[in-house]
Amino acid sequence: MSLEELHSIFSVFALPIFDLSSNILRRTSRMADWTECMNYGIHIAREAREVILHAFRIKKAVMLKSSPADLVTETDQRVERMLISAIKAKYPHHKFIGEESVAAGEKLILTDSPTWIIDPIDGTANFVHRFPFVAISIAFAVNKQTEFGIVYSCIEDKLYSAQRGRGAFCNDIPLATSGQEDITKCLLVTEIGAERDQLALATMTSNIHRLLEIPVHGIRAVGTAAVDMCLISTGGADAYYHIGMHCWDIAASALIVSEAGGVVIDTNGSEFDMMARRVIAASSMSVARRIAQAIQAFPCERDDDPRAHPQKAQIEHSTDSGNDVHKKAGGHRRL
Ligand SMILES: O=P(O)(O)OC(CO)CO
Ligand SMILES: [Mg+2]
Ligand SMILES: [Mg+2]
Repeated sequence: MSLEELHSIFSVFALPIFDLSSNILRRTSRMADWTECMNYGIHIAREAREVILHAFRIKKAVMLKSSPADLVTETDQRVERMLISAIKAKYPHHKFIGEESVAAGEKLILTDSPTWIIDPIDGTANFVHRFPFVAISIAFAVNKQTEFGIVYSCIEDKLYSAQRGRGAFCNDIPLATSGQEDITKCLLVTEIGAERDQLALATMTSNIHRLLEIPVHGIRAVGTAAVDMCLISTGGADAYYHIGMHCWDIAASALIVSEAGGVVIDTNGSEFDMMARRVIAASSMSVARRIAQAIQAFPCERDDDPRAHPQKAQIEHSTDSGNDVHKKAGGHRRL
């Protein structure tokens, strides 16, 4: 067979085959599969839970951040370091937004790069008091879109997870929201956040008043936004709302709620934006919109506003069964 004949056969058959495979390659890179990363995230969350369970039972050194109710412990910091160093060792090019790294002065910037958004202990006040709801929250975003979310409710040993487009699970059991459409039949969840200024307190209490007046069946607060929102994904509650949480509190559970068939919107009724610090997660759009109509927001800086998160002088404060010892040490104040 001459070279020319070979060439004509190649151009008829080989080129379409090459085109087909390059199309598949292009499509695969558009729909990158982050399952391996998610499984690794679950693996390290299980290891971090052991650290939290051990520390849960013993005396803790507690420090203050933005307010007398915004607590942090050495375990929060240790667990965040542990998670980030484990991820860096496996995925050296990935980026991070971690609650305690930001508190320590790191910039909060969400780029298009693969980014792990970490709350090492969601529910630190619960952790300090041994109120048994504390969670590890890990979201993973690419092109600013959350690809998977992991919320590990450590004491209950409930591991919630969701991957975009693939459903939500708790300990491998598929989740579904209640689907409730009638606000008067809803059990709501919210949080009493760490804000203690007059405007935030007045808005928060008047929002509770307005919702109870509708009336709704009840309003609960578990002490961890991540678990609160996961309760919507199980159908155990019908809607969650809050103003003032950060991206690390809600990014993972927002995907878990959506993947369980719920809706997640801004408290002003617009599209959810994990940096805006306003969220309604609900069993149905009609319930979400009714809550948006009833509540008011107080102004709070976006998470990605460069003026947000100024490094706070932390206060060391050591607690042991209510006997608090204040001392200043190296720029920290301990409880
Ligand atoms: O304990 P953390 O991480 O500060 O989070 C709180 C936010 O107030 C509960 O979700
Ligand atoms: Mg938190
Ligand atoms: Mg936290």
